[in-house]
Amino acid sequence: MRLRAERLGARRGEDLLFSDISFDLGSGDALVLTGRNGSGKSTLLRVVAGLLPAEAGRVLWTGKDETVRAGEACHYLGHRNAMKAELTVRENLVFWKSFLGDLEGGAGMSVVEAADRVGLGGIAHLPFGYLSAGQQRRMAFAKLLVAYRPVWILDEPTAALDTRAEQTFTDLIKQHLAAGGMLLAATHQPLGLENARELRMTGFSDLPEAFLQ
Ligand SMILES: Nc1ncnc2c1ncn2[C@@H]1O[C@H](COP(=O)(O)OP(=O)(O)OP(=O)(O)O)[C@@H](O)[C@H]1O
Repeated sequence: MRLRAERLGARRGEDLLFSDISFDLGSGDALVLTGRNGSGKSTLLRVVAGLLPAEAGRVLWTGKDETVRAGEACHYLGHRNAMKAELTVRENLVFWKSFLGDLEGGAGMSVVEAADRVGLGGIAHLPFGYLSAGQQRRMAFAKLLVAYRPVWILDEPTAALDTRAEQTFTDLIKQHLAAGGMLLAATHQPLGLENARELRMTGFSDLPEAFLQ
């Protein structure tokens, strides 16, 4: 699997947020987006995940012999956790596991194992809405484990997490990369990945007017 972004540009409202961004991710690669608030990190992630249209350029997802749709190739974890508050942890994960399914070539974990891996095994019977902010984030991460996707696109994945949970997430990301997966993440906190590349988003708002024309 390869993920290639070619000369991407995106606009929100009237503003051009970035242009000419290219990168190429293959097996085991990690790219971390950094930059100040509002520089366009979330926007870039959403464009790559196919959730927002690009103003310019294109994103190519290539499987063994063919193009794959973004929704089949990646997990996208945004600021929100995409879980139903009134369903239990287990019910939410069972839903996502059957809804997403596995991309060919890999297999997601069982719901029980995924809940255990993020430290929620003991409270899988509780409604999602009862969990603390950090527990909810852990649970959102368990969603990545129950269905196989080679590319993980994560927006501020460690927000609201304690140090131990941060370490758990880092370990899970490292295992994903070691197994040939890929990571594209936006973060203000270091993720503790030794071999990650960094793409620093600067935005255009600090540039003189002449640069924008
Ligand atoms: N729907 C929208 N219409 C107009 N402008 C928008 C819209 N959504 C986002 N923006 C603007 O786009 C810019 C980039 O937002 P984005 O969320 O991509 O930044 P970010 O780098 O992820 O920021 P942060 O570090 O705060 O998460 C911001 O200035 C934001 O106000």
